Amino acid sequence: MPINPAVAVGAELPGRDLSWDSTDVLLYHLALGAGPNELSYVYEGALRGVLPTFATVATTLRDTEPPTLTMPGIDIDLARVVHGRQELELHQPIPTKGRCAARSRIAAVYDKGSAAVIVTETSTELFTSRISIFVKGEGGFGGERGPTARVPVPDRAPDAVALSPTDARQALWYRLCGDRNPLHVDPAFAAHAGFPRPILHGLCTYGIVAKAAVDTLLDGDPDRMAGYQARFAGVVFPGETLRTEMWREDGRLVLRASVADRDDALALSDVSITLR
Ligand SMILES: CCCCCCC[C@@H](O)CC(=O)SCCNC(=O)CCNC(=O)[C@H](O)C(C)(C)COP(=O)(O)OP(=O)(O)OC[C@H]1O[C@@H](n2cnc3c(N)ncnc32)[C@H](O)[C@@H]1OP(=O)(O)O
Repeated sequence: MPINPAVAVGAELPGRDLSWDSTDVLLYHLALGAGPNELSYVYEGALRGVLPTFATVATTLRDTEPPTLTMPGIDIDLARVVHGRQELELHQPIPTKGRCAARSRIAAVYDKGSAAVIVTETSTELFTSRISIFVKGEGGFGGERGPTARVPVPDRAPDAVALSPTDARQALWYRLCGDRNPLHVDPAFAAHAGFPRPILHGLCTYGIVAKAAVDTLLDGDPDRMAGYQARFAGVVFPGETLRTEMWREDGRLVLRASVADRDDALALSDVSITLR
């Protein structure tokens, strides 16, 4: 069986020693589409901080091989998975240059009927990251269905809306931050996985939406983010424009992101950013 929850759940994954410097941070900001008029993202002399979603690439920065889903109790073809949800808890602002140790484990395996969801958790002194991988066709093993983390948007017009155009080359840049999944570059692999063409990394969309919130409602100060969760509700193709709607609530922002040039097809749902 490709997933054996009895072996998988709780299993420790190899630890990693992470290190990064301003080159990695600037490359990450560029990979989210930061441009020449945004010196606080692209110039070390003007940086106001590191977008905390950098945590999602800090663990894989130097990877040059595609990610694998071969872990204790799990052996799955990469073509069958998409990133389903992402959660970050930010214990401290991320420094421009840093070093820390990361420990990872398989936190849960859920049975969604037609699909399985595998949750891995990575902890460091700076952040905790939870990745949910959605595995098509691997449900039905009699496991727990797991929680449904819903974040409803308020029943009123958004307090702010931002448009973020992506570039046709966005995924080609983003993959250099350590996710070399061919799904994002190779048309043949994308077709094999059931997509008409390569799709954008979910974590690229996740970072773009965080940047939109920081720029629009947080005065450009990335260190105000204390936590961030989102569900990847639909695919984004490189070159499309994201529309991020934002609502202020007590101690947090609630967001929703859609593809403006594809009838506002939902891209990120159940999104919240908790604030310091
Ligand atoms: C370890 C390292 C590994 C690295 C892996 C590789 C990482 C990257 O390279 C890969 C990527 O970046 S992929 C790009 C980003 N992701 C996407 O584009 C996915 C977009 N979403 C979809 O296609 C569908 O929503 C889809 C397909 C996700 C779900 O749609 P449906 O099948 O229609 O599901 P639905 O009927 O709505 O729901 C069934 C049950 O599943 C739960 N669920 C739905 N979407 C979920 C999601 N995104 N994440 C987690 N759970 C999800 C539903 O809640 C439901 O369960 P329940 O009834 O218990 O609530």
